[in-house]
Amino acid sequence: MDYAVQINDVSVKFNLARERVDSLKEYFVRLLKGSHKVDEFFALKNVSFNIEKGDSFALVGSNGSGKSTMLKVISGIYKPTSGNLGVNGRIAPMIELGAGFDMDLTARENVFLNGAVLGYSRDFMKQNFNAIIDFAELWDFVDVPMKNFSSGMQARLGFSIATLVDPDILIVDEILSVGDAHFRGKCEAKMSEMKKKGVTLILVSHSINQILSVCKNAVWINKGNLMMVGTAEDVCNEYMKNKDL
Ligand SMILES: Nc1ncnc2c1ncn2[C@@H]1O[C@H](COP(=O)(O)OP(=O)(O)OP(=O)(O)O)[C@@H](O)[C@H]1O
Repeated sequence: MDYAVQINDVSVKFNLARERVDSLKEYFVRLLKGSHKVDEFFALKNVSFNIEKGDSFALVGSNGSGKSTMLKVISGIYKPTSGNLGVNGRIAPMIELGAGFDMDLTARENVFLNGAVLGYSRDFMKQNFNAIIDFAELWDFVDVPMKNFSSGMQARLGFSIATLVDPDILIVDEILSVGDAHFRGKCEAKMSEMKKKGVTLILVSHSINQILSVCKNAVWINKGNLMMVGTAEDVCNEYMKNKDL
């Protein structure tokens, strides 16, 4: 089997401060005295699954179940606390609104910044610039600082950049929920065009309808635990039956 992503026994632990520390000085004093208490929290616990090349794969689960954390592990933003993963191909992550943008910079500047972060040359981004702004329909705002953009406008730019740089693996996290109906339609058309070209698609969405129309397979994660892997239909059915877990 040819895999795009292999997740082997991955856990991610966060340390959560147990009490509020109001200043940096107090934080260091407590740290030196060893009195700064933290709770360990596992956002993912021993999760394993594979995503085949060319698959369209969804992550489902309720709020806080660990879906975005898993996308960040796959994109290399977080390192697993234990376990390991294999990623086969060039990834374009489209994660969390604005995560990759500098809000003080304009849309134009952010296209080049994002391109550089994704490892593309300035020339390559120049060649693709018009197509990116065309797809996002943002010509009227191209020289406006992104802090003045709505979440839908940010999502449009993020999606355009991630899809136009021609990735092998496209990661889409919830952006479709903030786009309007017109843009959502465009995104879904773009994703099916990319699927036809053999791009592996990994999607997080709270819309079961959208998952069923876009994805073949899925994984259900609940409170950091893997509950089920299978066809999108089977996994969504099981998730909907047990979503109050
Ligand atoms: N950097 C962090 N530090 C501490 N805890 C974190 C961090 N990132 C995520 N968490 C916690 O890990 C858990 C999983 O979060 P995650 O964002 O992966 O959930 P999610 O399934 O994507 O949720 P949603 O559907 O609400 O987007 C949550 O309880 C969250 O509070």
